[in-house]
Parts: sequence; structure tokens; C-alpha cells
Amino acid sequence: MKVETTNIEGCYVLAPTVFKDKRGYFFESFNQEQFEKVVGTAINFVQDNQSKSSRGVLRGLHYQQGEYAQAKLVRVLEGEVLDVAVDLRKDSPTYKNVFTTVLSLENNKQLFIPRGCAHGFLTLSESATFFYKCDNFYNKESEAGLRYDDPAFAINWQMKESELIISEKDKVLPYFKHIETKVS
Ligand SMILES: Cc1cn([C@H]2C[C@H](O)[C@@H](COP(=O)(O)OP(=O)(O)O[C@H]3O[C@H](C)C(=O)[C@H](O)[C@H]3O)O2)c(=O)[nH]c1=O
Repeated sequence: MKVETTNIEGCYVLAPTVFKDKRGYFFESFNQEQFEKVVGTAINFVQDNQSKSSRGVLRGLHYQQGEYAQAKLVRVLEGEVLDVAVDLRKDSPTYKNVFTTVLSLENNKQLFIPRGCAHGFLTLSESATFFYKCDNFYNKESEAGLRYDDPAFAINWQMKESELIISEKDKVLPYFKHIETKVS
């Protein structure tokens, strides 16, 4: 497995070793022992999620607050997305840093997003099936988020505004400046 550090502390890009032969390919999509060595801490994923999105769908920026904060290991099973993490940990040396990367079936890349970071992705391919492991359960009451177009982060989503498909819930997420005092 290849590992790349990012500009967010504790956030890593992982690329599994792919074994190809005349039948196709094989790779270990998750190996607890290898993963914990890379991340440098024990991790207990308790919930897997999967979503399918068409081109232009932008989900996020989302996170869960407090005791229900989630670390996520995200990848695509089909298609291509622009994946984004934002460090919202006030005590982090990379507080407010934004990391973006393209995850695709072709590059087999995965992104590990530590607790305390907001996460979102934009679907770049005609459709994308998104899969991720979470180290904490979904807790509706703990859900929080930030606007995808927050000037505080100036994320380049690489797509025209008119092409974006965003849920009504995400359209009314707050701007960072209105919630910064509440971020842990
Ligand atoms: C996240 C979640 C949602 N739900 C239910 C709640 C809604 O009735 C429905 C769709 O939820 P939502 O519109 O919040 O789904 P996404 O917009 O894909 O949210 C996710 O998108 C970004 C990219 C993330 O990183 C988060 O994991 C997650 O917030 O699934 C559940 O039952 N369990 C869950 O863990």
C-alpha cells in the first residue's frame, strides 16, 4: 500500500497494491494492521456507507460534532469524484487547511479523513458509486456542515455553478464565519 501525507495533519491518501493478471485484478481494499501502522493509531470502523451520484452532484461539506465525530476512509467503487476535506480542529497545526484529491476507480485511491474534519465530494464522472467506512455511528442530532462555496475556504470544485446538483439541506448550510466559535 502506498501512502501520501497531505496538508491536513492525520489525513492520508492511500493507494493499495493492485495485483493484475489475465483474469483482471485483486487488491486488499482495507487491512486493519497495515492501516493502523500508517495512521499510527488504533481505528475501529463500525459503519460502512455507500451512495450513488450522477455528474454534478455535490454532497457536503458535512461532519458530525462532539462524541459522534467520525473519521472516514473513503473511496469510489465506480466513476470519479473530487474529494475534499477541511480541517476544523481548532488545536490542529493545519486548522482551516483544505485538501482536495481526485478519487477514481482507475487510480484506486482512498482518502482517510480524521475526526474533526468536514468532508464533501463532487461527482466528476457520469455517475459515481461512493463507499466509505466510519469509525462512529450516524447520529442525526450531531450532524453539521458548511456551505460548499464558503469564501473562507474558496474550494475550486472544477465545475460551473449551473452544473451543480445540491440537496436542499446542503444549500442552507452555514458559512464558517457564523459557526467558527462553536467548532471544537
Ligand atoms: C450520512 C447518513 C445518512 N443517513 C440517512 C439520512 C438521510 O435520510 C439519507 C441521506 O442522508 P444525506 O443527505 O445526509 O446523505 P449525504 O449528503 O450523502 O451525506 C453524506 O455526505 C458526505 C459526503 C459525508 O461525508 C457524510 O458521511 C454524509 O453526511 O440517509 C443515514 O441513515 N445514515 C448515515 O450515516
